[in-house]
Amino acid sequence: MADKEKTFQFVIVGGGIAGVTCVEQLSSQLPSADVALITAGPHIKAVTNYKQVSKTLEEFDVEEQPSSVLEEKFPNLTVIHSAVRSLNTNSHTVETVDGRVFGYKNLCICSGARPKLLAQDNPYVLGIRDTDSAQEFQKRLSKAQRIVIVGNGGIALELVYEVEGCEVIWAVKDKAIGNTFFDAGAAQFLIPSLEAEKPEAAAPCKRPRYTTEEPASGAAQTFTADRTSRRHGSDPTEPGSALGPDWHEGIVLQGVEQGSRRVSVEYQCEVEKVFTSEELLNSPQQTLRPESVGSWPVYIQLTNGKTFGCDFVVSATGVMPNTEPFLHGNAFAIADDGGLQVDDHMMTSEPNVYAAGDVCTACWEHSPLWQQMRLWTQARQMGWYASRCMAARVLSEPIELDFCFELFSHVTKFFNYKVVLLGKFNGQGLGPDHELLVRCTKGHEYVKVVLSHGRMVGAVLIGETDLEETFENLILNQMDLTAYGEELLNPNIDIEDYFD
Ligand SMILES: Cc1cc2nc3c(=O)[nH]c(=O)nc-3n(C[C@H](O)[C@H](O)[C@H](O)COP(=O)(O)OP(=O)(O)OC[C@H]3O[C@@H](n4cnc5c(N)ncnc54)[C@H](O)[C@@H]3O)c2cc1C
Ligand SMILES: NC(=O)c1ccc[n+]([C@@H]2O[C@H](COP(=O)([O-])OP(=O)(O)OC[C@H]3O[C@@H](n4cnc5c(N)ncnc54)[C@H](O)[C@@H]3O)[C@@H](O)[C@H]2O)c1
Repeated sequence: MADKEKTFQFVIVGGGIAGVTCVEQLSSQLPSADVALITAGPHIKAVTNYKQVSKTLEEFDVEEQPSSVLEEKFPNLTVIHSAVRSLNTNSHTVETVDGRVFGYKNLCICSGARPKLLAQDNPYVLGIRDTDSAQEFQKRLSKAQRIVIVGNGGIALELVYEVEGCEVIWAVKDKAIGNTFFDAGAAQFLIPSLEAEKPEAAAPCKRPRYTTEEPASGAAQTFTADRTSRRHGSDPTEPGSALGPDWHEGIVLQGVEQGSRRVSVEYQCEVEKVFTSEELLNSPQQTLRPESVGSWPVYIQLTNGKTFGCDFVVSATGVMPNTEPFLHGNAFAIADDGGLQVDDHMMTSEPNVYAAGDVCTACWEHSPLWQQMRLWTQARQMGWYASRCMAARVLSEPIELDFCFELFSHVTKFFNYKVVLLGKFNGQGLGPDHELLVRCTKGHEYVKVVLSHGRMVGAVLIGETDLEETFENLILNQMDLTAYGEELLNPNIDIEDYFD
């Protein structure tokens, strides 16, 4: 191993949201500290237009910027563009893939996660994580007539709504769409808008005509719409633009056909196997007629017995924390989901080593209203809090778990609806001991409140409900709402005034 080039007081690994937020906060709090950011990516991801919407709700954009922007802002910062290949927690050193060795007094690992692919190294199975993979997807899609999307979470929800000009077969292992974020009621509210019109301003196009066949229970549902013009106002993205919460709005996700789009959902099924046409022909399980094999480059067999040929498969099946480079020779405690375990000071089990963002798993005793989800918002909050913890330790100051981990909150957009998720929005961990109140106006709003012992512990708000701050307060102050019963969601009562 080469000699140590330099020892920094703080080394942060990873130039994503968590790492950059950690660097910014640390360099602001300790401007004379010697800080290094080592990142594999050519750019860094910075939070811009940050807005604290309420006590816990925040909104911001994510911009991919050259690291020089950070170095100009923080003269104490050194950015090293390389990937960490190994970590030695005994000698407090990291080695990069180009053989350089750096020492650290305090290390924060913010190396993110990568797609958990259904089939590794299969050229026909794509994951989407960063700018390159999003552009690869866009390129492959532009020649595609049919794709299969596997998974029922954030990426799948975004893709089935955004992809046009290509038949989409959406395989989900659940009874309803969007299980990571929604229950069956919310899914039923969203399903008809699978062909919703794009906002006029962004996409002047004829109103979509769609037909839906009422499905027999468990049968595939098919939604067809004719679009007579392509979306305008969506300039092709600058190479390298970050995957922000609106990553797909920056690029045209258009298949080989013009204007038409067809999404069919295969419920309660998983992938049995992915075949090329040669493998399929020689497979004893193949159920397709021989003459129909060969017209597609890849075939996907589902556990419901159906086999579909397609141009490629998108594996939108979650992420795996990027821990590998740091494990060899060290004794990190790893959580069941593969993340580096961190305590309530974002410390891992290795001394002086912290972690934040998708790479870590929050193993402190969670507030009853919070759960970890690998999201920009939590990556930013963890990066910020980890830097505060590192500075507090250096300054020998006490520090408490930050308020942002008191209540889970997430603002996003699915199917062109604003979506706000609060607390135990799907009754996570509550078992049967909770009550649901729902208010739904088709095509307009879906409001679901989760009550436990008369107190609000979670909410799903779809549409412009303007209820998020009121519900956030009701959840945080744990007011007994038993007396209000279903009146709580009475649309004729202006609940904001009532509880203000
Ligand atoms: C398609 C897509 C859409 C998403 N949309 C949303 C959304 O709408 N809202 C939301 O809240 N969340 C969304 N997310 C989740 C969000 O992207 C992540 O939660 C967030 O980016 C995690 O930030 P991070 O800093 O932990 O990791 P990342 O942003 O992945 O950053 C990790 C950094 O570490 C670097 N790195 C990795 N390994 C090494 C190494 N060995 N050495 C040095 N550097 C290394 C990488 O180059 C990268 O710069 C989306 C994710 C995807 C994939
Ligand atoms: N708007 C948003 O908030 C948003 C949008 C996109 C992505 N994200 C985040 O980015 C990350 C990656 O998104 P994602 O959609 O890949 O993950 P996800 O965790 O949101 O969804 C993964 C989905 O795949 C399913 N799944 C897992 N293994 C499977 C298998 N073998 N077969 C079939 N289904 C399987 C899961 O049940 C889940 O429905 C997540 O942390 C997600 O929260 C957030």
